Amino acid sequence: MSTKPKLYYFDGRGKMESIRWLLAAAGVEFEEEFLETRDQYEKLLQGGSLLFQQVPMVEMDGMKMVQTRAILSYIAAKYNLYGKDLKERALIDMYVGGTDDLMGFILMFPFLSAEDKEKQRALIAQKATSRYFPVYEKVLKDHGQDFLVGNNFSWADVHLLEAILMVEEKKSDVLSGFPQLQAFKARISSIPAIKKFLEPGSQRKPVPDDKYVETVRRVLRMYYDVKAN
Ligand SMILES: N[C@@H](CCC(=O)N[C@@H](CS)C(=O)NCC(=O)O)C(=O)O
Repeated sequence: MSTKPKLYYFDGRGKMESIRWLLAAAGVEFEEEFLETRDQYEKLLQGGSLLFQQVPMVEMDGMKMVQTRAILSYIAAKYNLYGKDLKERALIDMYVGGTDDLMGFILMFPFLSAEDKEKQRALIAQKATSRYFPVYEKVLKDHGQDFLVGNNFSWADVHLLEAILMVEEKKSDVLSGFPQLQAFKARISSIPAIKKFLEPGSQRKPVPDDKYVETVRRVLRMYYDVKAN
């Protein structure tokens, strides 16, 4: 039996992408089963492995884990990416929570109408530059260290780099007013495990395309319109 974690999701970013990032940052190899058909999803449902009838699901260490946040916390703790004490852990949770809120605006993007996409693109850039990036810029400037928390590489750094790259895909010059974040991006991107994940051919997923949207809609029977928030 394989001891590698096995990820069950679509062949695209969605809620699984941060899990891929964190495993890659921890240097953990993983396997994936991509949901392409309704049948596959229903088999998982019938097998009882989707506790709340939702993916992502990750089989790891004898568990069938669901709930993205729980999966990420487990990986962060297991691979020493979750701070050295409870206070560092709380800070990491706060930063990851903020970054996650920013990513939420991007996650829904592929499912929007063309008109809503343009509004959402502006909103993403506005939220990034006026609410989220200034926080991290100040944290890095104030403590002058390489990483967000405790002078050690953590889940907070991995999550922020993922978000920066996602926002840049929507607005390429979004870091222009954030010198600390520009340096942070270069620094974290050059960590060997991250560098490898950023190279072509890794398990990192591309910007979601129409095929991805169609597959998600078909498998989940998602027939309603998604509206911008
Ligand atoms: N709180 C859950 C939400 C998971 C979720 O919404 N998954 C979607 C796919 S991205 C799903 O399986 N939807 C099917 C459904 O809710 O019936 C998590 O963070 O993992």
